[in-house]
Amino acid sequence: MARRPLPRILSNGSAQLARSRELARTAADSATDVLHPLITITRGLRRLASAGRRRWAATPKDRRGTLLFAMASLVLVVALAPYGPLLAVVTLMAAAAWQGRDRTPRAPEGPDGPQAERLKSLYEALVPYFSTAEDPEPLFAHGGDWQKAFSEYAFDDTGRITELVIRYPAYFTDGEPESRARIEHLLSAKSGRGREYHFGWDEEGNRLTVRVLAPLPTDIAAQPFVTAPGETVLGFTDPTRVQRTLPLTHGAHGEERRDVPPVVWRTGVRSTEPHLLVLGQPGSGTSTLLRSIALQALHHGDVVIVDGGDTGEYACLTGRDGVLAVECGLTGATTSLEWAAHETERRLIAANRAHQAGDPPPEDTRRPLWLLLDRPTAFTHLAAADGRKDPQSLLQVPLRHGRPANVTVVVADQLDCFESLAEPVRQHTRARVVLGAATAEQLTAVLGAPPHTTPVDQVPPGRGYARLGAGPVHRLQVPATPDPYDDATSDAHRQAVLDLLPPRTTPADEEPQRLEPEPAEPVTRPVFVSLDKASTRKAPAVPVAAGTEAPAEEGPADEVSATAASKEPVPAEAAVAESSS
Ligand SMILES: Nc1ncnc2c1ncn2[C@@H]1O[C@H](COP(=O)(O)OP(=O)(O)OP(=O)(O)O)[C@@H](O)[C@H]1O
Repeated sequence: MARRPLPRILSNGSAQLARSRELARTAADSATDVLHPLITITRGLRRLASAGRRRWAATPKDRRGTLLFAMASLVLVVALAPYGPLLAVVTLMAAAAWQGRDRTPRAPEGPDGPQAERLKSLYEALVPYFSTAEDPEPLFAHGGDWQKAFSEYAFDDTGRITELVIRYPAYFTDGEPESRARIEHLLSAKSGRGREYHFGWDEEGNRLTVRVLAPLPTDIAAQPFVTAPGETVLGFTDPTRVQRTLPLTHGAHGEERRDVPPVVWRTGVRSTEPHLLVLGQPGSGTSTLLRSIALQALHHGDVVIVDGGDTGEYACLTGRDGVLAVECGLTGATTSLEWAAHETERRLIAANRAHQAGDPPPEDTRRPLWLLLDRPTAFTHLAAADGRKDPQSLLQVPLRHGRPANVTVVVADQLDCFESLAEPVRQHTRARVVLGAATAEQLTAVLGAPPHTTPVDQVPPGRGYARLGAGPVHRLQVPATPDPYDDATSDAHRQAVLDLLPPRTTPADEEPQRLEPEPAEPVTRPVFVSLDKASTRKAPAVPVAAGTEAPAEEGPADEVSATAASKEPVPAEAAVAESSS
């Protein structure tokens, strides 16, 4: 059957639409210019008519007859006088043009007194940084002309600078981060602290643009985000660097709708940043971000949570469909992570066999598996004190080989524990988030690049910066996703989180095998038990600590199965070698 080509508007619709919009805008501008006198006269006639109406209404009824008679006489005289009608029309048009003129007061040219004073003091403060003794014609000199250096400026209602374009001499070392940082620090201090500034360095044109950034919205609560599978919303940012927006509800009760630019992190086999590291000061919202990620991950995948903080902040997820484990103890954490390492290897081997047989990857290797670790360094200290294996060491396989196996690792910890994180964690987490107050040095150390905005001292919880791989550093506000079991949580936020939780498939009191007191003996080999919820979707078996008896009602005891027992772990290196052969 012959195919008809798509109409042009559908094939290159967006370019054509943009062109049409541009044409329409130009035509409208030209028409406004041409019709400007007509518009002014019409506006004037309207004003004259309404003035006449007001006058008529204000005239007492007994005098209206006299007024009417005077007007009729005037009309008669004008009509009978030579050129009378013509002169009357010209006079009326002139009066209408005068009445219809644009009366909005013109903005004063240039800054007023205090504003000029502010700009001058800023100029003087910059002199030592932007001048040298050898410069014969310095752009910056004490007592010099600030207007030559500041080509554009804008102020807010309180008289503080909101935008400034600074020309600087070509010899200023704008390629050196230290030189930039000195200028940025000075400008943010002199222009008013407590606000966030964006600095745009145009190295080619020797221009620095300083802009005050509006605070990011803090009233966005957890909600279903419109994203594709494999996309996770970390939070929201400025519209300057992100083109895409998400339709969101916000406000105390989700009563308003708005499109907001998100920071979207892509995971899975094609991701270039398959694992995430979140760092922050205590109370900055790292657990909240993990909870937000877990709720999104549960749409398409399974989740294992390891909570070194042991504050019960993930209790709401226990027993939910897709949540394979919520571990708060060292033994449980170790067992789960051992299982996760074996599961990664199993997936790699299964996918490799399928590749070799020319089949698509098996279904049970494709469902995303998420390992979410909150404060794993707490377990590192415990394990060291107990002479046991550091659970972080078990992350090596999921981190190195997780991407093709659809295994994603998210680690959250405190900023000052950065050095205590295991080398593979620091090496393989190319997506990074820093929440809460942090110095420029800390941000650069974690993100690998300084943000283009000034960090502020006081930030709301969930505020920070995100960087995906080698991309730009984004400001970030995490959606409020509080612990619904926390008394301090507002009803609206509690309900928002509860609405996103998957149904309970395992009663909460059947879960504690993973939360039970730890056995005296360290676990060396995990035993796998298939829980109903895992087996129904052909998800991997869930680990139970060796030496811990599975409760009778937990699942078929005979499912502590030969298959599972026979799943002797294959080293990841072997699996990878096999897959590449
Ligand atoms: N994005 C956010 N919006 C609103 N409130 C938030 C946000 N993130 C965190 N909070 C609030 O801040 C408080 C601390 O959050 P959270 O427990 O997630 O921080 P944390 O970094 O994990 O702290 P800790 O290390 O002490 O557990 C909580 O009351 C939480 O509800």
